[in-house]
Amino acid sequence: MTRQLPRQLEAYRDLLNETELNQLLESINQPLPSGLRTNPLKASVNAPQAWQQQYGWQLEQVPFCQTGWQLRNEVGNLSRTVEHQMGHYYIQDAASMLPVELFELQPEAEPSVLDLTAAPGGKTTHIISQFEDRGLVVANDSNLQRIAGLKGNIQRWGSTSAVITNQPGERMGRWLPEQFDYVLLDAPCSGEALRTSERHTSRLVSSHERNTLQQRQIKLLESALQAARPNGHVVYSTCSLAPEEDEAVLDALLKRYPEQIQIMSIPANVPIEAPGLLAAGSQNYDPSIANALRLWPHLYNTAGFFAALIVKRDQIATPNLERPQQTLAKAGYKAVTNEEQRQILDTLHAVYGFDLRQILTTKGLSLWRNGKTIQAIPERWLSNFEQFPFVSAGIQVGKLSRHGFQPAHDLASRYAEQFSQQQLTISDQQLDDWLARRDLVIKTSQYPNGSVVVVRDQQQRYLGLGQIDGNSLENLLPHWQ
Ligand SMILES: C[S@@+](CC[C@H](N)C(=O)[O-])C[C@H]1O[C@@H](n2cnc3c(N)ncnc32)[C@H](O)[C@@H]1O
Repeated sequence: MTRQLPRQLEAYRDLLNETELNQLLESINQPLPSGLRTNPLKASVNAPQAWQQQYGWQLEQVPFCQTGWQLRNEVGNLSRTVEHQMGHYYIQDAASMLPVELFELQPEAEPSVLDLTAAPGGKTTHIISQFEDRGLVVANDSNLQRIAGLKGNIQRWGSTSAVITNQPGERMGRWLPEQFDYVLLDAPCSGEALRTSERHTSRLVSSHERNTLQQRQIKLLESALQAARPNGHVVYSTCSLAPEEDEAVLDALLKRYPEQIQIMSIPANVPIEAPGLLAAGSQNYDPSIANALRLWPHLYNTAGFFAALIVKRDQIATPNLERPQQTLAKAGYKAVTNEEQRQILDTLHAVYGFDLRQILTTKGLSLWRNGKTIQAIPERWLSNFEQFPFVSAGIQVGKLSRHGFQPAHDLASRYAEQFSQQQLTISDQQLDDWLARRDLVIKTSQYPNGSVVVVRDQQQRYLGLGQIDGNSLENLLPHWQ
């Protein structure tokens, strides 16, 4: 007699043997362990050990992600720590750490990377780590409401190499053909991850919705392939295990471009066994799809996930589509003058002990002014993607007004160790108020009124910038904190 399965699992009955089906059933009722991924731009390799001691976390490394950790104990809200607010880690389910691990950085490379559907930026922050914040990362999303979250997460991560665009992903490949060494398509999907969590609730997906999603996924993947350079790598991923959104999408593109694309076997740094399906229902798929990763929830104690690494062997004929254009001047930017640049570099050096000049040179950034805001923008973006509209680019450096130059939290947070002067230490009792963005009462005669200081706690952790105003320390933490 056929046994009764939860309705959302019915479609999976024939894809697994009896033992696997039992394991799956058992796993989906287990609570999903919390996960976090550390930020190598800010956190040292020993940071997870220190957090274990400080916060009582029991951390276990994710087998396919060196910077990824799962919690073995229940510890409540992971976002309430200093380190989270300062961008030392990103809270992420372990399964979502899989796709970016499929990209391998060549030594000395300065890659150009496109994250086609990026918001809220979980995978973009991972890309930035994986590529050591080198080269250029274009993070795109068509949904303007979700762009604010993406921007906040990239700022918190401290990246200098990221540019955010707000465009329909389907067109990016025709607007920017063969421009990128790596392209991630973490596609919009039904979210049928089988194991429910706060973010993924279980629901039934109609065949009409599934079909609409599949058509969009195919169009987006075609665009991702167009945007990749010959020999470029494209990762396709979803947080759904429905074969229609996974293997079937790859199969459609393999049929369209049999000579130009190939599904690659998984790199050695991802030591997991989770092959893609060769058939589902009446559909047979291309045999190379076995190289994809179908992460069933019971395999590694994660939510369900799917990812495949595709190499673009050869050019794809791409119809020309005229790009949207916006000059920097129209977007409100003008290059800083030599005098302004000197003032910014000198203040950072003399007051904070920080050498911005060297960072501009090594990272290929130039300074631009938008009103009072000074932004360091990747020159590579300006030269290769001239006049392509963007939401934000590079890193905020500070504000310049007739009162002088004031550094930005984004810069000070990213390079906190190098901001070696103009420090103020607050007490442990003041910490919660400060992190809640409240001003503090302080007694110090160390700095003149109006000074902007680097605030640290008793453990010397960077906590943001503050401005001295009599007996008050004005809290300059940005509102996205
Ligand atoms: C699965 S989510 C991406 C999650 C993200 N990669 C992360 O790790 O944080 C899919 C995203 O695709 C975006 N999206 C949906 N349709 C799109 C389209 N046609 N072009 C670009 N982005 C699209 C959605 O707004 C959503 O943010």
